[in-house]
Amino acid sequence: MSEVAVAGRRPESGPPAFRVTGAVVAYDGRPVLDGVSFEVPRGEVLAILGPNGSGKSTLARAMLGVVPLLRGGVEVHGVPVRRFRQWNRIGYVPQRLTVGGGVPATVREVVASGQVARLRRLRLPGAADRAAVDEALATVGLTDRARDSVHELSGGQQQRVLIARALAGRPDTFVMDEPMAGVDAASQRALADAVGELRRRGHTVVMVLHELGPLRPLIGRAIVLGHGRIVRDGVPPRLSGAPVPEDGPDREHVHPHADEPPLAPAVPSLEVPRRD
Ligand SMILES: Nc1ncnc2c1ncn2[C@@H]1O[C@H](COP(=O)(O)OP(=O)(O)OP(=O)(O)O)[C@@H](O)[C@H]1O
Repeated sequence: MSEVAVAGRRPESGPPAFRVTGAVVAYDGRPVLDGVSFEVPRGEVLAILGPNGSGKSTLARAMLGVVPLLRGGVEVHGVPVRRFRQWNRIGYVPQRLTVGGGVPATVREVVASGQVARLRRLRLPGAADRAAVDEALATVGLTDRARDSVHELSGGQQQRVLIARALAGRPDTFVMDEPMAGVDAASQRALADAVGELRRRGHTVVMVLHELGPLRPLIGRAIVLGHGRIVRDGVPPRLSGAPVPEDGPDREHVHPHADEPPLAPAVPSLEVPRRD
């Protein structure tokens, strides 16, 4: 049976999940994205690659409307991002967990916080919501850590918590900002399994990556950024046999993030439910 039949829908139907047109973003007058245009059809698993500082994270955030465009536009599922309201369809996985040091949140609580967009109508979580949290925990292999504090987990496990949090809202479109950065081998496998499951379900997944690594077989298309522009767009280079561009990323290395700038204030922050 084909994946499409399993998923019960046609990934290519309807407007693209994202349409980015001539996007220009500048920080302090310095262009970081310099006229970027592309579409992400529904059901595509897309990697955004490029060297440090090439604008990958900025592009991911611009696609969610949390970084303002100087010029150009972004549409999400056919709607200009400023007018887009179906945020429960979008699962955003930031670069790292930003729970304050003193907040004693359990893994389960953080994962359940991913349902905030769904539960806005002042109703308490029901059995289906709890089941979605269970399923999300199982998908990333953290069922047995559900009651632990997130602060006890390794960086890789915390990354899995972030993915589970995005899954818990049952979105159909994911934007993940370097989900593999600094992640141990076991967590990398768990994350790759989770992305494989999203792909089987026909979901759209956009991932900022430094290297394809274990995700390589799942990536249908890779966009390579260089100096704020798209320098390559196609199937991942080593699968197609195409030459790697000179100014493309160094795929064998995961670069450190020590000098990373602070997140823009508009980036959605993690809401952690209080523990009684
Ligand atoms: N909020 C900000 N304010 C000012 N400059 C920023 C901001 N965010 C990013 N930059 C700068 O914009 C450029 C692109 O950053 P961005 O994080 O988008 O690149 P990246 O390709 O994701 O890099 P990395 O691989 O290091 O994460 C960098 O020079 C960065 O220092």
